This record gives sequence, C-alpha cells and structure tokens, in this order.
Amino acid sequence: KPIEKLSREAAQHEIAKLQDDLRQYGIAYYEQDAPIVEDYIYDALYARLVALETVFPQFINPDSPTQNVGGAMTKSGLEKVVHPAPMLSLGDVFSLEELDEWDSRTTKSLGFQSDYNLELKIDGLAVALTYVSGKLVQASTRGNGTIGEDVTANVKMIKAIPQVLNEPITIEVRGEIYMPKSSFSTLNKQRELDGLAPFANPRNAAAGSLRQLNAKIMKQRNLSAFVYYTAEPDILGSTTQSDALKRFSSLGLPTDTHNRVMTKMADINNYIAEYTVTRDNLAYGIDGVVVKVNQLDDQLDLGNTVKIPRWAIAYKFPPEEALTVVRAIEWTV
Ligand SMILES: NC(=O)c1cc2c(=O)c3cc(F)ccc3oc2nc1N
Repeated sequence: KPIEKLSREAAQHEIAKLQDDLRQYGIAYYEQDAPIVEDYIYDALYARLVALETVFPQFINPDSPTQNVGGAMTKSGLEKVVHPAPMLSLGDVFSLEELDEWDSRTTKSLGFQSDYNLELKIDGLAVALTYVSGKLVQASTRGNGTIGEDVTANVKMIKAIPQVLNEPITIEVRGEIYMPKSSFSTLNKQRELDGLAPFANPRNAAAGSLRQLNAKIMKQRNLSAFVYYTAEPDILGSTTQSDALKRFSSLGLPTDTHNRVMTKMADINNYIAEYTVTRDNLAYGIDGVVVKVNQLDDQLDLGNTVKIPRWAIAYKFPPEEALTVVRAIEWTV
C-alpha cells in the first residue's frame, strides 16, 4: 500500500512487523549462514522499512535494523570498498538480430569491421582483485559499480585464485566468481539434510557463500573463478583482449579457455549455436556469450556509457525454464 495512504496506526503496525522480521532475517543471515529469505526480498523489505521510517520517524527505535548499519558496514556485515574505476555491467542482447545490430553500430563507430574476442558468459558474480607487488591485497564485489563489499578473507579461501602472482606486478584485475555445478548439487543436498532452504541456482549459492562471514564455511563451498579484464593492460604489455587473457594465465590467474577471436558474424553465430547446446556439459553455469572488440585501443576509442562499455555486448541464451515450458507445451498439443 502506498505509504502516503497509510494511517499512523497502520504505519506503526507495518514498521513494527518489518523491524521484527528483518531483525530475524538478519540474525539468520549473519550468524547462522542460513538465509531465511532471498537477498532481493530482504533488500525490498529493508527499503520499505527505510521509506516508512522516513515518513514516520516517530516509530524508529534504536534496535531497528536500519539503525545498526555501522559506518562502513553493509547489510552483509562486510566493509565497503570504493572502486577506483567503476565496475560497469555488460549490455545485453537476446537475439542474433540484435547482436547483428550491435555489430553494425560498432563497425560504423570504428569505421571498419573489428575482430572480436568471444568468451563464455560465466554465470557468477563479478569481483575485483587487487594485487600489489604480486600479492593479493584486496578482493571486492561489484556492489553498485562504485561501492562494493570487501570479500578479501573469503576470496583467499578460493583455490583457483592465487594469493601470489608469477610476477611481482601491481595490478587490478576483474573476473567472475562462480560455484561449479557439482559443488552446487552437493551443497544443496547437504542443506536439505540440515533442513535449510536450498539455493535457487549456482549464482545465488556463490553470492551467498562469498558474502557470509565465516571463512571456514567459505572453504567448504569450493567456489572457483575466471579472470577476464583489467583496466591497466599496458602493465601486461597486451594490446588485445585475447592476449590479455593469455597474460592473465601466465601470471597464474584462472581464465576460461573457450575464448576465440572471430570476425565474421557467421562464425560468431556458429559459436553461439554450439554453446547454446553444449553448455549443459560444462562444469559451470553460463548464461550467454560475451562479444568484445579485440584491439584494446579500439575499445578505448569506443569508450563506455555511464553504465556499460560500448566495446562489449552479452548475447544472453534464452532462459532454460522457458525451453522447459516450450517442451511442456509441445508435449501437450
Ligand atoms: N560473466 C562473464 O563471463 C564476463 C563478464 C564480463 C563483464 O561483466 C564485463 C563488464 C565490463 F564493464 C567490461 C567487460 C566485461 O567483460 C566480461 N567478460 C566476461 N567473460
């Protein structure tokens, strides 16, 4: 119900209920690592409580969940981290036609047909890893792009992420942390045994694991990662995206090996068709294919909008459940 239509009593009642519920969800989340509700539900209820308390400040009490967000603490109890260069998200397209339009726009902007580095789009959560003199000093989530959460302690539990690089360089790299499919099913079986709600998908399981505060539990979740980007490629001496991936690998950073350099849309369509089918056999979840202008200085020429790079696009696979529905309909007719 819109807040301005609420009577004082109704507002007081809803605020009290939200304060109780969110306090209980918060305890389950931080202390028992057993979230009762999905993050997005918690966030929506939390936003509703903040809005109500703003309009009815007389009902704010000191132990309201909105009052204990300590200075640097975020909801998940992790410290905040400011990203020096904003972590942008990828723009999406949902059909080969739209991908073709993106290619035409990009070709027009550049004045020539660029070659593209194609990469599987790992379905995990984005992190930034900062190495100083080759040592991992900080790991943070994307957050809102400018302010993320410090997940350094948990990321140090991820075997795939080296704590020391093969070269003593200082660089920030970005990648995707994910939970392999096998770990996901094992974890959910255990959660059912423990009477806990299973995670909806590997991505939520990875995010939930990474943002909980107990490093021992984190170790058992055996997450993995792929690195795919740095804003400082000259440190690597790379001039293309495909070469940057090779350099990440030579440093000891995990990279996905399915990337290919292509120019012709026909080849790109074949790559997409191939992985639309074979993704079920991969050890990790992917939700699409990322197409990137391969020459790094062409990427700079194209630049970014406020939210997304102009030099990269994510082609998203049709969601699997949709396919299930289609199959179900086919079955009935
Ligand atoms: N999930 C992924 O596998 C994946 C994700 C991104 C990004 O989110 C991404 C975001 C940017 F602003 C720029 C490049 C990027 O490249 C990326 N490359 C990938 N392979």
